[in-house]
Amino acid sequence: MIEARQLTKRYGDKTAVDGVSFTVRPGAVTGFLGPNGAGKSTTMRMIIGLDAPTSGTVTVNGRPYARHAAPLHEVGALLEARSIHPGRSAFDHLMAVAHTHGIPRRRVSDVIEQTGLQSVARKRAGAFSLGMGQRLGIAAALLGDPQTVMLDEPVNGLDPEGVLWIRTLLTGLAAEGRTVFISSHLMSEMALVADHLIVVGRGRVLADTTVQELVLQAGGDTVVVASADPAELRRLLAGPGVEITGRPGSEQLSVTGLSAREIGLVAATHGVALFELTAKTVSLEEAFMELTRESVEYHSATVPGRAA
Ligand SMILES: Nc1ncnc2c1ncn2[C@@H]1O[C@H](COP(=O)(O)OP(=O)(O)OP(=O)(O)O)[C@@H](O)[C@H]1O
Repeated sequence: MIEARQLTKRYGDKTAVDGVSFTVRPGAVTGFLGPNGAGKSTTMRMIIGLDAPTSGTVTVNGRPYARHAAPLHEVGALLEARSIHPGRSAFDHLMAVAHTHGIPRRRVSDVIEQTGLQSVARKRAGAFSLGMGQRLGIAAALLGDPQTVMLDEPVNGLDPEGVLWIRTLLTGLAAEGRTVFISSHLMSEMALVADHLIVVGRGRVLADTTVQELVLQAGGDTVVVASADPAELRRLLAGPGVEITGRPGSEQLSVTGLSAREIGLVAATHGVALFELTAKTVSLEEAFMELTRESVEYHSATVPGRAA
């Protein structure tokens, strides 16, 4: 369990993390999303004590990271800046980490197997591909058999087989009851793997919700329906939990709270002809863009010929 309370980090007059509060619970994969510069890495660094908060607190399993007697058993983390001696083999790197943290030698073989590094374990880490380096970072994070696993952009550099592997790994760790906290810019991947999402923008929490809720809030359950008699259809569809909007004089209505199937059946039962019946699907990517539009720090230049 990770608990942040009013967590704030300032660098000079730049507020990287601005009064953030959230709880990352065990037994689930929680995705940490936000545009570039939103404060994700800074938050993750504070979680494992690599940066000190300007104010506020963050605890792991009830205590600040540094106050744990064996922190690698509490949190296994992969952050962007890795410090692996390029001349050392993966095996030697993991042995060195295990040795300095009192972790038994057999864990090294366990994590090498778990991360699929067997065939390259004796090779120099400096010669590793991005994907292999990523696997080695994850192996080091898992070495202490931690209750909480925190990975910054774990999918970076992985090929499709690697992406599938990490998906299975993360959901497996959560199923074992561990706390899994991962940041990523790959929305399609997050939609597949995350049970819960924390979205930040300009150092603040914008959403703390499930993938489904976020998509729903972005209009993911809207059905567009056009008919010859929109006023009559509006009357027929009205009910608890149903919201209907439409421009005066337009044949088209936007309906939330009913499925396309339900609307089609009501219209057919009452002999109202429909010209259009479209369930509007919103991807997590679209929901994310909508939510963070105001918070994007680094906008791309407008593509010529396209509206901004
Ligand atoms: N050591 C530092 N000194 C000054 N400013 C910093 C420092 N570290 C981060 N920042 C600033 O704090 C803000 C948050 O940065 P952070 O790296 O946490 O964002 P992020 O969400 O991880 O971004 P990305 O998705 O690009 O990795 C940015 O504006 C960044 O420039």
